[in-house]
Amino acid sequence: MQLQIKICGLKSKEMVDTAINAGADLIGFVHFAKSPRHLELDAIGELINYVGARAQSVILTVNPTDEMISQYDQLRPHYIQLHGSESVDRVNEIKEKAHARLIKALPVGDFEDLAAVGQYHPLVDWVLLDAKPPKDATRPGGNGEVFDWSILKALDPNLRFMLSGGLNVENVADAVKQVQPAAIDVSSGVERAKGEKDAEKIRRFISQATIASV
Ligand SMILES: O=C(O)c1ccccc1N[C@@H]1O[C@H](COP(=O)(O)O)[C@@H](O)[C@H]1O
Repeated sequence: MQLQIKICGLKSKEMVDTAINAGADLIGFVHFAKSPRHLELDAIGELINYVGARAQSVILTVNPTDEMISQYDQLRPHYIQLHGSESVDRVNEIKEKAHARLIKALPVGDFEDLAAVGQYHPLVDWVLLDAKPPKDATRPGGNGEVFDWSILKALDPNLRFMLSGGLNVENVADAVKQVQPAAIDVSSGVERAKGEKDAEKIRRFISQATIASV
């Protein structure tokens, strides 16, 4: 199956067009106030409408309340990305409430962390494997941190996942060839400054990933 590419943390129509025209399959909008990529819900709604059916739209959130889930549903994203410490029970509750499909981010730092992959994988549409945030981090993702991809060799090779964590124009081809993920996700690696996307980096990232995947 063709590699799916998600570009996350977009804040403008111009960058949405850049990502979609370059071949992005999923477009992520961050709803987390501590992030330099944070957008208010009205801005996210406008961008989701702008994406339309050209790509799959994603709202990224961290430990959302029930009220937040219903607010997201009203914006009709294709996916909600849970990037906090949501338990298996909480993911099940959200699954019952939300109309959108779910992506669950899981931090990977060592082999023990892979146990969670087996628990969450049957519940959601994608598990997204990300690096653990640094100790002093103010957010659980979007930190440009890479983890040791060789840990993933211990996963069932039939298990489909999305790889993220510090991917960028320089390392994405190696990541795609070595890890062979079904999908990849990037945020800080295609920015010129924190929270400011770079059109040329987005184009080069998608081109490098696509070439490496065939
Ligand atoms: O991007 C953010 O600011 C963010 C905030 C809170 C949770 C997750 C966030 N980003 C996601 O983290 C991964 C890895 O990002 P990076 O490529 O290493 O910068 C990715 O899924 C982002 O969407």
